[in-house]
Amino acid sequence: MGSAASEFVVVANRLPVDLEKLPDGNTRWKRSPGGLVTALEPILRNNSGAWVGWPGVPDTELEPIELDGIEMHPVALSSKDVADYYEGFSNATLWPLYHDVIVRPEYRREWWNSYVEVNRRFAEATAEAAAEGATVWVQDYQLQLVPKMLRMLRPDLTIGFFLHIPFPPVELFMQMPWRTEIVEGLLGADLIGFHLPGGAENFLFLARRLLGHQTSRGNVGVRSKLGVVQVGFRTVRVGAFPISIASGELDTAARAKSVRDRARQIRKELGNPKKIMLGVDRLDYTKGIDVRLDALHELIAEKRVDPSETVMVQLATPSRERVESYVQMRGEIEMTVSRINGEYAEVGRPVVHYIHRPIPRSELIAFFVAADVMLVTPLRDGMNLVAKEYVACRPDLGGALVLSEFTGAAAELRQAFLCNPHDLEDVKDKMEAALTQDREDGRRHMRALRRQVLAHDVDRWAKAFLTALSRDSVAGHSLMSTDPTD
Ligand SMILES: O=P(O)(O)OC[C@H]1O[C@H](O[C@H]2O[C@H](CO)[C@@H](O)[C@H](O)[C@H]2O)[C@H](O)[C@@H](O)[C@@H]1O
Ligand SMILES: Cc1cn([C@@H]2O[C@H](COP(=O)(O)OP(=O)(O)O)[C@@H](O)[C@H]2O)c(=O)[nH]c1=O
Repeated sequence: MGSAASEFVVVANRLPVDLEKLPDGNTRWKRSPGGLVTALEPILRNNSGAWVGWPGVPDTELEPIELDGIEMHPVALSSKDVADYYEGFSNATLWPLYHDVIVRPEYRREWWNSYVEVNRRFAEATAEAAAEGATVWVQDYQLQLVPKMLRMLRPDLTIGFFLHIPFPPVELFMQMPWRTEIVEGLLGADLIGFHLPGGAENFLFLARRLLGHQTSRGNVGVRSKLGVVQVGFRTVRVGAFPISIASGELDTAARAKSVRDRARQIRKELGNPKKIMLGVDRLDYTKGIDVRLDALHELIAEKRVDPSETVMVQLATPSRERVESYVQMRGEIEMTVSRINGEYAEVGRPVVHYIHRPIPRSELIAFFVAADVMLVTPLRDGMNLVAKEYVACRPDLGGALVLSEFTGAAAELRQAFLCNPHDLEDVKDKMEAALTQDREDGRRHMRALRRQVLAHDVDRWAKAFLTALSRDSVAGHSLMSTDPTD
């Protein structure tokens, strides 16, 4: 064991901050992209602990450093690791496989070898950072082998794992050439968490069918009724813990005068349209940005939306820019934006305002406050925190949420305009309904959505998972015991 001694360690592919190398040779830290960081950063900031992760730039060795009360343990990745482990196996194999093969996953042995190698490096760095008997919480699909590797290095640790993306049905997962290794890797944890019961049930089925383990049968509950896998003498538990946001903080932020003023200014800058529609996403093919653009295009062509009264703003953070499927999708989206503007914009009045760079959170909140209709149309998404953030930012009970049924968030946000992103007519109908909703109906729906989001915040998510994990370590549960979180 190393000299460092943290009682609680989060392990994720990325640190919550990326190191940025400036042109003058200096460096600075900036917030990393994505919902995993949005969710976990406040938890670790409010409870002392360590975070093991990659600092976001290749070929950079850094010493542990404390930032904002979090002890950061950087794991170095070479340019080749980034190409093979991160862009390759994580984002061109696992990401599309776990998101319903929207694009075809590529199975390459050299990428797999790099995935194994880098997972080992993360396990070793974590073994160094964790105190005797510490709790370690491993995050997401990039690190599925870490639980088993870490258990072999440090059997004294309590190990939890949480998957932030969907866990696919067995028919898809069985494509994976290294399927046994991945399931065995995950089973190194004491508790494996998914957003939804469906993911947990898919995993239990695989553990039984693929590895022949004894498992519990029957449904898994939400934050209750965990499933169980018997791995030799060890009992691994499996549950559904839908992630959320710091909803109280966002609610307060959205009420601030400065934010409301900025929201009014945004509307003015957009030419004071009657309706503002908003999309906020990493530029990812899973997010269905093309779907909402196509729907808008057809609604205008069919004269169901008047482009002189309605604008759409699409904020798109750059993501995984060297992965071929992302390069291709970016080209297609930018072409569609140009086509819509080419056909329907007036000079100085685009119909679609498209921004391809990260937007700071304070500005994002003002956009949420300004938007009459929020468009969240992924073809598949583990959760989608943006949908919850929009709701939290509407204490005025204004606005409407169009939400894909294929997001984890749809399981909780039932009062949204739910749509099937594979059915363009349905998306168009729901967009039109959201644009023309009756004010009182809208307020009623938003009140119900807010009740859900404010009651189930990210602290509750972390507490539910970590409570189940700690009971796990002391109670020695078996196949007979399935309900620890009541
Ligand atoms: O690190 P990147 O490759 O730049 O990607 C950013 C993150 O994207 C994914 O986020 C997921 O987690 C969210 C929170 O649970 C969830 O709401 C969303 O549906 C997921 O897509 C990815 O899972 C993270 O590991 C990445 O850091
Ligand atoms: C575009 C944009 C987004 N954010 C923040 O990023 C996360 C996104 O989380 P979500 O679960 O919706 O999806 P992924 O994890 O990316 O798959 C959310 O907290 C956004 O507010 C941001 O800060 N800046 C941006 O420009």
